[in-house]
Amino acid sequence: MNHTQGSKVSIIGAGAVGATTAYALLMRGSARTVALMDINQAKVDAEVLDLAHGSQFTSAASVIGGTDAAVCADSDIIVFTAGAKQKPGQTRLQLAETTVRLAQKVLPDLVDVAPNAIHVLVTNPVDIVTYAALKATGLPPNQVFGSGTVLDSSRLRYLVAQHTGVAVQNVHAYIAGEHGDSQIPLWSSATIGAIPLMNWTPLPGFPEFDQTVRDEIAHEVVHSAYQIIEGKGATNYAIGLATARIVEAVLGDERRILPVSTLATGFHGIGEVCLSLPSVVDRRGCDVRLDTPLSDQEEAGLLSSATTLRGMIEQFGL
Ligand SMILES: O=P(O)(O)OC[C@H]1O[C@](O)(COP(=O)(O)O)[C@@H](O)[C@@H]1O
Repeated sequence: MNHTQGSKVSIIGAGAVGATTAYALLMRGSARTVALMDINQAKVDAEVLDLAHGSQFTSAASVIGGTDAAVCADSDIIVFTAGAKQKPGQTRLQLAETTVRLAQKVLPDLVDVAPNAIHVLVTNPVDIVTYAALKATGLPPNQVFGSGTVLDSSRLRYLVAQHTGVAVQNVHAYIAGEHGDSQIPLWSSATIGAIPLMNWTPLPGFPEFDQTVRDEIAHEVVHSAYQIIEGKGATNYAIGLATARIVEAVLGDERRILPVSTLATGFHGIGEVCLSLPSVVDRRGCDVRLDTPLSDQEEAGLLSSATTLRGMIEQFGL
């Protein structure tokens, strides 16, 4: 049986990320039913209609939408992309607080209508929203995880591919920790094909891949979102594709390794935080993290990222 048969994916939030994720799911034939839910009736109806008008050109799937949680009934996966809009004068922290409260309000109703759904949180600050979602739903940790650094890792792989002149699919490298400024590139375990990236010999016509290049790439991965937001107000395509890929790993029971954000209890004695590490994603969601070897510097960076996240959790009183 094709894993998409009978599968239903609901997306909460019909903004740029939610609508683009729906589009990616339809384009890739990832699910049989895609449901969109948003508080804005006119917006959700318009997005559903626009997506449905393209049905002739995608594999068989239906698109439905509404403002009530009922539209998400019996979902296999719920993707949370809804967020508060930034008000004039509002700080990033205040915005984050409003978003966390929104997730806490909406999620229990979704658990009522789809108790077995796997929840994939995408809204930023994603590690904090994922932690809040775990608490608000009371679901087991395998059933609730965040898109985490899947997107950052794809940005990293793209840049490494550009600098080394190989296909991006042959670059195997992860960003771990916070989906945010304290994230850590795991250079010590990165490979191109089977070759450790730290031992990479440049291909003819391509420059050295040294510490300076690595630092420039790591800086660009962290800052590229700011650059995109400056240019067009939001990032949507790459996160939409990354989320579709996560959804497929769940629906297809793929046991795919992805750096999603999961609950780490007592992480190096830090207490409970949600952060990203390369992990196994399957039909149960995600409850196995790989024991990825870390250099001393990476371990220290990850620890500091976890401390940053724990501080945010405490700030929000979660
Ligand atoms: O470089 P290799 O070993 O040929 O692997 C290529 C494969 O790795 C992938 O890029 C997945 O890589 P990861 O396991 O690092 O996520 C596939 O998309 C691709 O088919």
